[in-house]
Amino acid sequence: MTDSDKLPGLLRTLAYTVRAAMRTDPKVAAGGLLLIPLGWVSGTLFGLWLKLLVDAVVGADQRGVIAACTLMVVTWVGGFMVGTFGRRFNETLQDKAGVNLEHELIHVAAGTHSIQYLELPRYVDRLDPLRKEAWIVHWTLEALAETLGAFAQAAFTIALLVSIHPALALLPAFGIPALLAARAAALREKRAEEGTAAHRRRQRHFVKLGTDSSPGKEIRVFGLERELVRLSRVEWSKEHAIQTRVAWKGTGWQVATSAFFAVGFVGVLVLVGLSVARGTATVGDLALALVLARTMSHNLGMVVGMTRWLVDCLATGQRFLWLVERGRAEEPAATAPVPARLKQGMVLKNLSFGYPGTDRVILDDVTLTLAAGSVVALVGENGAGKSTLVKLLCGMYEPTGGAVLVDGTDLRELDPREWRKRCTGAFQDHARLELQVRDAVTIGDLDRLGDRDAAEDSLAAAGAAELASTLPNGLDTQLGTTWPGGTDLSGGQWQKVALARGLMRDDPLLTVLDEPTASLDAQTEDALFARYAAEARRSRPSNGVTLLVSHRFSTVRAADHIVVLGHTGVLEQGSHDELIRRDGVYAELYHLQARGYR
Ligand SMILES: Nc1ncnc2c1ncn2[C@@H]1O[C@H](COP(=O)(O)OP(=O)(O)OP(=O)(O)O)[C@@H](O)[C@H]1O
Repeated sequence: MTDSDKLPGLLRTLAYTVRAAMRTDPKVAAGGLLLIPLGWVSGTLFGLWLKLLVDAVVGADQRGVIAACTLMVVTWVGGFMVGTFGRRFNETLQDKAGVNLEHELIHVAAGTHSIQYLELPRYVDRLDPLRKEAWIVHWTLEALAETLGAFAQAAFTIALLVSIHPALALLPAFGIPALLAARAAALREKRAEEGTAAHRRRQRHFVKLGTDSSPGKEIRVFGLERELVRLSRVEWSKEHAIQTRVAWKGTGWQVATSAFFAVGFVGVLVLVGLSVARGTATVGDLALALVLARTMSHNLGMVVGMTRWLVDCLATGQRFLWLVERGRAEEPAATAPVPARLKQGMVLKNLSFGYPGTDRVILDDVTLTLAAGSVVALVGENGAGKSTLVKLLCGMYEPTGGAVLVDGTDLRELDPREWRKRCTGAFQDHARLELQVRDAVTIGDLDRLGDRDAAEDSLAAAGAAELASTLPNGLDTQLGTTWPGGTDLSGGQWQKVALARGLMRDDPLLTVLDEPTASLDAQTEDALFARYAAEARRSRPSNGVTLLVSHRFSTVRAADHIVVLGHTGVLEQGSHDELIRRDGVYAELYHLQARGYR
């Protein structure tokens, strides 16, 4: 585990969460923190009023009886009111803080410059539970208020016990093992949850495969429903075995520590009983000691329960804060300005790369020039590293060796946000944004979000000029069948929407088209790419680079420069004619595909 993988401490997480709640609504947060503990303490006052009542009854003091009863009613109503108002405050706070935290989660998960938090298993396992449990974090303040209340009640109870007999101060010591056991159990459970996250994700993946429409055809053709159930059960069993073991261990400790407390409880009764018999304590004291010792067991149970709840909330908060801090650590220190226009282009200089946490070298000492204003095609067998190269060019990962230079400046020195603003593209695993068609397209250039003309132009440029007219509400059609009036698109149509989105930015320095046309037929892809190439060569002010990744050689031949990537490095590069003349790998694959089309 590296330093950056370490979770922040519990206290730091608590401070962060309290600050976040205070920022959300300081009055409501402070109200909850104050009133809930008051509600708790009022419960213990009952024991005191009971002692007064018993002593007044034994001493035949009528005014004392009425006073004690009045105090009981006032404490009861008052305690109920402050507790209820405090909880109401907390519920209001949870609503507001919950949505804020979820927004912060989107902000940090989608805003970190590196994409590793969404791709690398050890980070995905940490992020995955957070996606479903971000709301637990906003319970922290309520858990803190309840924990403070439980502690305040326990402290008040101890003070009253000491007032009867100083030795009774020892009673809580019998409860300390239970507290420690609860804390350890909560941490063990969280660790187990993190340790089993991969099994849980896989189990849910199999359920999703069995219930989603897109894999539905293959599942039926291959008759996979029993196999999916089996695979899901295997993963569930692994997760369940670990979690059950941890839960039973916690239960064992809980029983043992409760028995230890029972010994202390009996000791209180013996001590105060003997004092009453000797005449050094009153019957009221015995009644009070009985009530307090009983509430003490309940109090400590509550202190244990509430502490556990708080630690539980904080354990989720730790992951949340870890992600926030990772996001902050990635805040760009780089400030070199992004050029308005490329003069030389982009150069990969002795670039090497392996994914963090893995030993495999994906790119090894690659040197390559993507000239300004040129259209470069990248071809190579599956897994050669084409998409990896695209991610490096977009600054989503940093090279492990060498550099990506933009007009001679290391990409790491450029502000990544400014660099991304000048990149655009479409990807093989494009997002199916379930918005209205025009928004799904124009979101590619936020300054023109919703602009109908821009949406029409981009769709036309992506070869989908007719798409809107085939949809029930034209450009206003809601995409996605799970929404009211929503429509689904074919795979090729979704791809064209993604392409149109990628064509929204007017003057990018880098356009990456990473197999965005895999669902389209060869002629459509050829026509589209010819259009991009013409567009890119049209003397754009930015003089940007266009990089096309494709497996179709008929398409890539239109590029100015073709790079054939093999495992870890460049095998060949040059124009189509040069590579054909060389009669190497490219020529062989090109002729092979050309024969296939004949
Ligand atoms: N996030 C990741 N973590 C670890 N390894 C990865 C990750 N993404 C890709 N790889 C590995 O890097 C290698 C190159 O993958 P990449 O997606 O760049 O290949 P590609 O040339 O684009 O392949 P294809 O033509 O099939 O799309 C593959 O072996 C893949 O397993």
